[in-house]
Amino acid sequence: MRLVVTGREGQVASSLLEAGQRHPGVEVIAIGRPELDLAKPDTVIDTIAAAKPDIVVSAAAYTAVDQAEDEPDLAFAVNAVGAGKVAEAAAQLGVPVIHLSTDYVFDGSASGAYVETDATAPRSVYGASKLAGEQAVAAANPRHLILRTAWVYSPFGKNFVKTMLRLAADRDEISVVADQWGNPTSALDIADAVLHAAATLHGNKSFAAFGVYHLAGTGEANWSGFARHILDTSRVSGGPWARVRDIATMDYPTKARRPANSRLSSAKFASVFGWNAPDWRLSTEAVARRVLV
Ligand SMILES: NC(=O)C1=CN([C@@H]2O[C@H](COP(=O)(O)OP(=O)(O)OC[C@H]3O[C@@H](n4cnc5c(N)ncnc54)[C@H](OP(=O)(O)O)[C@@H]3O)[C@@H](O)[C@H]2O)C=CC1
Ligand SMILES: Cc1cn([C@H]2C[C@H](O)[C@@H](COP(=O)(O)OP(=O)(O)O[C@H]3O[C@@H](C)C(=O)[C@@H](O)[C@H]3O)O2)c(=O)[nH]c1=O
Ligand SMILES: [Mg+2]
Repeated sequence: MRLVVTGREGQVASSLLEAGQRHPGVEVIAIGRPELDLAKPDTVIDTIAAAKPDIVVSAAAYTAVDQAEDEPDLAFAVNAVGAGKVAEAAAQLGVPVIHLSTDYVFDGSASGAYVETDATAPRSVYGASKLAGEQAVAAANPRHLILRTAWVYSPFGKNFVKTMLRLAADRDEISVVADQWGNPTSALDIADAVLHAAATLHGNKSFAAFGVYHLAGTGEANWSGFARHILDTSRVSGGPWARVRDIATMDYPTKARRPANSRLSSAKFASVFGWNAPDWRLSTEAVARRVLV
C-alpha cells in the first residue's frame, strides 16, 4: 500500500513517514513545496498523480491560527481551495482521500464532547478555512475520510509540548489558560490511526462508511493541565521545569478567538475502525521524553 501525504515536514506527515518505516508493505511518500504548493492549485493534480498513490493523505495546511486572522485569503487558498484540489487529484486517480481537519470548526459552546453531527460554527479564520476545506474535499471526492483532530503535538515541527519545554528552560513560571478544554493528540498516534484506517480502505474495496470522523487523544485537558503534565514529565526525566499558573483566556489576548470547549468524541472512529487512542497523558510522556533527548 502506497500512501502519498501532503506537507513534507509537518507533524502528521513526519509521523507518517516514521510509521511507514515500521510497517513492511507500507510505503509513505511525502510531497510538499515547491513541487506541491496548495496556494498554487495548478501544481496539485500532476504532482499527486506522479507519486502514484493507493491512498492520498491530505495533511498539509495553513496552521498558524493567529496569523490567519491577518491572511484570510492565503488561509482559505491553502486550507479550502488547495485541500479541494488534493481531493480532486485523488478522485481523478480513483483513490480515496484521508483529510485532516480540526476541532476549531466548533464554537465551543457545547457542554459535552462534540460528535460528528453537531453543528459547526468556527470562531476563527483558521477554523472557517478548515471547515470550507472539509466541504471542498467532500464535494471533490465521495471516497473521503475527514478526520477532525485536535491540539496536535509530536517530536516534529512546532507544537505546544516543544513550546512549554523551551519556555521552562528560562522561566520559573509560565501562565497558561485554564478555561479552554480539549483533547491533546499525539501526531504519532494520528499516524497509527491513519495507517489503520488506510489499511481498512485498501483491503475492502466495498468500504462504504466514508464521511466525517473525530479522532483525538483519549481523555480531556485544559491547556494549563496539559502544560503541567509536560513539565512534570520533563522534571522526572531531568529536563527543565517551571511552575504553571492558571490564567483566564481574557488574560492571554490573542488575535484569533478559540473555543472554550472543543472536546471531541472519537467513539465513531473506534466503532468503525476498531482503533482507540491512548490516554493523552501517556502519549504526552512519550513525546516529551523524545523531545528532551
Ligand atoms: N497542529 C495542530 O494542532 C492541529 C492540526 N490539525 C490539522 O492536521 C493537519 C496536520 O497538521 P500538522 O501536521 O500539525 O501541521 P504542521 O503545521 O506541522 O504542518 C503543516 C504542513 O503544511 C505545509 N504547508 C503549508 N502551506 C502549504 C502550501 N501552501 N503548500 C504545501 N504545503 C503547505 C507546511 O509546509 P512547510 O513545512 O513548508 O511550512 C507543513 O509541512 C492539518 O490539516 C491541520 O489543519 C488539526 C487539529 C490540530
Ligand atoms: C504559549 C502559550 C499559549 N497559551 C495559550 C494560547 C492558546 O489558548 C493555547 C494553545 O496555544 P497554541 O498557540 O499552541 O494554540 P493553537 O495554535 O490555537 O493550537 C491549535 O492549532 C490548530 C492548528 C488546531 O487545529 C487546534 O486544534 C489547536 O491545536 O494556550 C498560554 O496560555 N500561555 C502560553 O505561554
Ligand atoms: Mg515500510
